Amino acid sequence: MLHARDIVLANRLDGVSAAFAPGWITAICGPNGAGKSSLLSVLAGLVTPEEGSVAIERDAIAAMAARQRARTIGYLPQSPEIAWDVSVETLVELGRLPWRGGPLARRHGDASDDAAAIEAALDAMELHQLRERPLSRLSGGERSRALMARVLAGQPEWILADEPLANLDIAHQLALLRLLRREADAGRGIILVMHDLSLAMNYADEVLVLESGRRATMGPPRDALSDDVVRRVWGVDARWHGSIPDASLSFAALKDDG
Ligand SMILES: Nc1ncnc2c1ncn2[C@@H]1O[C@H](COP(=O)(O)OP(=O)(O)OP(=O)(O)O)[C@@H](O)[C@H]1O
Repeated sequence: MLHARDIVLANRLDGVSAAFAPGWITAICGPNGAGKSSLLSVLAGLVTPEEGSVAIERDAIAAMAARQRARTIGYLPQSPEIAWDVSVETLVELGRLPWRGGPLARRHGDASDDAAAIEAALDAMELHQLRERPLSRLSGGERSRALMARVLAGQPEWILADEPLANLDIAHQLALLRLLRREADAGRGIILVMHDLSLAMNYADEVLVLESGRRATMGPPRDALSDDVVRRVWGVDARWHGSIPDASLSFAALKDDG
């Protein structure tokens, strides 16, 4: 389990506690400014909270060496900055950096492991045709897929992604969610910041709802995104119409009647 305990971050998070399970997809939802990105960066160990702690099982992430943390947690920020205009393939290769060198490299990260992980990530994000293309010549969605491929190439135990679906067309959104489901089934913990409540309802195992820096609720999607919660937290009058058998997505799952 990944435990966040009583996280306080000035004006951003106000005593948030939550436990995230490996093998599950957990969605973090909430209005703009609720603290979703802030919480994700604290969970990833990139921002140190003023109070509270984050631990994976008994290991405090603040005490982990940078390399160990990078092997354990793959983090996709909301608006990643890319310093160099490298090719897609080079970007994805950078995802293997935590496995190069260091005492565990022989056991976990020889060259053939690197190559296999890179090919699998390019494959998963359908990037083979674009592998030599510089990032500056990609569309927004292609760039997002390349950045996700970098995370996948690192084969982390936990994937923490901030709005990974935002730039993707619906087919690629569903493909990524199916892929993340397979990663979860393989035992990885998946934590996604998501705005699309229909997708969270359809694909998450658990939903954490944040409101003004606090935990509003956490639980199975039908409870955490109940009509009452959506009305109270988002101020939207919405109805869940249930999932449609054999459909990848129930389009009108959450309908605003306002
Ligand atoms: N680096 C920062 N320093 C101080 N305050 C920040 C910083 N980043 C964000 N904030 C503020 O903290 C609050 C939470 O921001 P955060 O980005 O975590 O929200 P969010 O739920 O991810 O929002 P969104 O849905 O708009 O992406 C907001 O009021 C925001 O203005």
